[in-house]
Amino acid sequence: MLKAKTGEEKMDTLLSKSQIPIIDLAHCGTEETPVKSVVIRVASQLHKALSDKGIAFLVNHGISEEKLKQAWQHLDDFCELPADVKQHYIKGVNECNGYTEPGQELTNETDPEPELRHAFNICTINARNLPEEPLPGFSDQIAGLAKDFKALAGFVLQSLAIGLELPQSFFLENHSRMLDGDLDNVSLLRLLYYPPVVEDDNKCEVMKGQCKYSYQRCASDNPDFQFHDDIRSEDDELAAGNSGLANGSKRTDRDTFTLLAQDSEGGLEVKLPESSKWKRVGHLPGAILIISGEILSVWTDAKYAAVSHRVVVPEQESLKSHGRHSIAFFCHPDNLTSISSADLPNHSSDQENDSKKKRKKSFKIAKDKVYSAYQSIKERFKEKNGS
Ligand SMILES: O=C(O)CCC(=O)C(=O)O
Ligand SMILES: [Fe+2]
Repeated sequence: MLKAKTGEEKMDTLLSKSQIPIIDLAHCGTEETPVKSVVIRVASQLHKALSDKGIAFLVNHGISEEKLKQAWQHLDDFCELPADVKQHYIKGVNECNGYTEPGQELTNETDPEPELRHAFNICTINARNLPEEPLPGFSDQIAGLAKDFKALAGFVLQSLAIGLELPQSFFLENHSRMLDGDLDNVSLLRLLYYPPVVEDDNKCEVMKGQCKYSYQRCASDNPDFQFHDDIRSEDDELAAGNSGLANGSKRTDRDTFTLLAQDSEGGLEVKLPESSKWKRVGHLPGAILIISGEILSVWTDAKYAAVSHRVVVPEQESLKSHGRHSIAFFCHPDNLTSISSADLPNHSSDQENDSKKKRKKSFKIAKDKVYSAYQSIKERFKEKNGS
């Protein structure tokens, strides 16, 4: 029987308004031998999606929901281990692999606030620090999933190259060391768990009295926002006295792109290119969201803009009271790759040139950030290798 809509189900999202491209990867073959006609179609759909929106949902991508759910179950089991066991897997400050507990990470450098979420990073497949002994099966399943994401990223990289009229292997060759370890490439798979929102301030273990919103899971200090439409602009947030929060929590990823799976509608918002409004993405079960990152923006001379995104505490009670899981694969080029838009053929249409101009400002910011990030990776590499 059809169920009547409740107030909670009425939320408008990019997905419900058909404002987010959905790209079907069925029958695409394997990363090594992709089916040519499928790659060509995907390439043109990706090119359009990333030029217009910077994001798209990928469906029939070959990573089953079952596998994603198993990984989230493993993460839940890990989070429930006694603190002294978890301690062995804590990620050190300069390390890439390992676990960070709620409060250990900060949202960003300019206006840092603690991330109230559990995160487990895998940057090296077969990393010694995967918890096999306390959790039999964890290591094999998560390593398998990391390989699946790497293969999917490999397929996307080939499609991106074709969409930009580059040789098919152009990006793939520059991402040849994904998951070989952060000395060579800082790509990583991150399992994430955002615990349910706690209403009572005293129960907020990490930041008593200071929990605000976005990436934070305590409700009591939430700004009093109602989701009247699917949008809140930065101006709305300033008017509500939330400027620090809005700016502090927004972020673009410093990678080529991010592949993101979520287990539920849980507050993921994006700012689409040339928009100052946050929009709720919506949840398409089993789909993987691709989010264009800063490196791709620099590489494509801002043809593909890096997309700001954040996770806010959902306003619906039913969503707040559930934890949220996600899995992010951050796809980075090999550390020594130099990123230059001169690699791309230069024949943008007038329309593309217009929208490129509009993005120039955010592009400049991205470029500064990317180059400094790259510099630091290179310096660290040099230090460790004595060259
Ligand atoms: O959990 C999510 O949905 C987003 C995570 C994310 O964007 C990040 O860690 O950079
Ligand atoms: Fe991100």
